[in-house]
Amino acid sequence: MRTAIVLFTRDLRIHDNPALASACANAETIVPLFVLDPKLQQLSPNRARFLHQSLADLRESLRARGGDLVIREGDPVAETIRLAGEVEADGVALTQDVSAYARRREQQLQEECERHRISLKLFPGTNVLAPGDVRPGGGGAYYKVFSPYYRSWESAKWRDEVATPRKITLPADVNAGKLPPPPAGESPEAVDGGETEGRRRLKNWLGHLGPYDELHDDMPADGTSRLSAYLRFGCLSPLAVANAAREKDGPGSAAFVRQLCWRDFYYQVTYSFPRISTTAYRESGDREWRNDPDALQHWKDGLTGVPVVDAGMRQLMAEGWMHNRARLITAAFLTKHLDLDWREGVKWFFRWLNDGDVANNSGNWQWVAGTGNDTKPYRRFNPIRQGERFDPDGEYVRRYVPELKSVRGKAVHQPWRLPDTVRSGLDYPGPLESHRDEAVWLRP
Ligand SMILES: Cc1cc2nc3c(=O)[nH]c(=O)nc-3n(C[C@H](O)[C@H](O)[C@H](O)COP(=O)(O)OP(=O)(O)OC[C@H]3O[C@@H](n4cnc5c(N)ncnc54)[C@H](O)[C@@H]3O)c2cc1C
Repeated sequence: MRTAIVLFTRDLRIHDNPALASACANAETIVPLFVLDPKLQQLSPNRARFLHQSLADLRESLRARGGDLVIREGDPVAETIRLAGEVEADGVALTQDVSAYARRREQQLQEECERHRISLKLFPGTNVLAPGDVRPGGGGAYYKVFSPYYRSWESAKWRDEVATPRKITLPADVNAGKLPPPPAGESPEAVDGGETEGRRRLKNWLGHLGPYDELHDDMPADGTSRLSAYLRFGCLSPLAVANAAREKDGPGSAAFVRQLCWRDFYYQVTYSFPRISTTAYRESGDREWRNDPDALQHWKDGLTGVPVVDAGMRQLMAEGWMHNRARLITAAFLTKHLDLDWREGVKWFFRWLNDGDVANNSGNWQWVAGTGNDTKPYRRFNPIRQGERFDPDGEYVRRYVPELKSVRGKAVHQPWRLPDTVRSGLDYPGPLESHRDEAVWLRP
C-alpha cells in the first residue's frame, strides 16, 4: 500500500494501537487523522477538554516519530474521504467501536470507501476482548449475565500487544491543520488527558494495586486506579492495562482485572443492544417514574440533605469523576428512593464524567435501576448504611460537603439526629422527602 490514513477516534495512543501499527507496517506513508465532529463536541465540556489534551499529546508523540496528527473539522466520513482524495490514499485503518453512533459511522465509511475504491480495515483495540470474541455456549449472540462472561473472558486467549511504531512517514505537502483553542471544561479538579499522563498514572497505579481488593469500596481511601477516562479515550490500551495488572499477580490484581472485564461486558451488551441509553433492557423493570423537577434538581446540585449522596454528586461536579461506590449510592437514591427515571441520571452523569461512555454509563445505570440485564430489580441501597459502612468516619462526606466539616465521626451521615443547637448552626438542608415509603432510610 502506498498511503494509508489512520482515522483516530477513541484510540488516542501510539502504544498497542493495532490500526496504527498495521498501517505503519504496510504502507509507505501514513496520514494520522482526527476529525473534530461537531455533533460530539457539544456533549460535555469536561470531555471536550480531556479530548483536546489527548489530541495535543498524541500530536506530540507522532511528531517525535517524524509524523503529525492531521486535524479536520466536520463529518468524519466526508472529511476522511476528502483527505484520502488529497493525499491519494489507498487505505484507511480504523479501530472498531461499539456504540450505535460509532457503528453507523463505520458503516458509512465502509460504503464511501467502496465507492471510492479505497480499502477500509477495522482493528481491535477498544477492549481487551471485542464483542463476539467469546460467545455463550448455547449459541447466544452475546452474554447477558456477567459471571459466565467473566469465566470465558478470563480463560480466552487474548491477542498479542502490537509494537509502538518507531518512525512515521507523512506524504509530502500534507496540511496538518490546527487544533482549536483548548476548551476550559467545567470541573476545576478534573485530571488532564493524554497518553503520556495516562501511562504515568498507570505506572504509579501498578505500585498501588496490591490492596485493591480490600480498598476499592473504601470511599475516603480513594483506592481505585482512576484510569477510567484514559481507557474511555483510548489513551491507554485496555489490553496493555490488563496484561500489566496480571503480571502483578495477587488478589488486588485479580479484582482489578475483573473490573476491566465489567467494562468489556457492557460493551458487548451495547453492541447487541444499541439503544441501551434510552430503552430499558428489561421492559418490565421500567415502571412509571415520578416527574418531580424539584427533587431532580436537588439531586443534581448535591443538595438532597443526605450527606453521602450530596458528597458523591459534588465530587462529580468538582472532579468530573465519582467513586464507584458513590455512583451506586447516588444512582440508587435517584431511582429507588426518589423514584425518578434512570435516563435523567444517565444524562446528568454523561454531562460531567470524563469517563462518560454509552456502554458503561447506561449499563451501570440500568443495573442499579433494575431495568438492565443481569440485575436484581428489588435491590435497594440504604444510603445511611452504605455511608456508615464505606465511609465509617465520615471523611469522604466532609471532603466534599464543607458545610458539615465541623461534624465529627459517623454522625455526619445523619445530621438531622444532631442536637438542635448544633444542627441549627449548620448551613445544610434537611433531607429531601423520599417519595417511597416515607423515609425508611432515615430510621436507625
Ligand atoms: C451509575 C453508574 C454509572 C457509571 N458510568 C460509567 C461511565 O460512564 N464510564 C465508566 O468508565 N464507568 C462507569 N461506571 C463504572 C465505574 O464506576 C467506573 O468505571 C469507575 O468508578 C472508574 O474509576 P476507576 O478508574 O478508579 O475504576 P477502577 O476501580 O480502578 O476499575 C478499573 C477500570 O475497570 C472499569 N470498571 C470498573 N468498574 C466498572 C463497572 N462497574 N462497569 C464497567 N466498567 C468498570 C473501568 O474502566 C475502570 O477504569 C459507572 C458506574 C455506575 C454505578
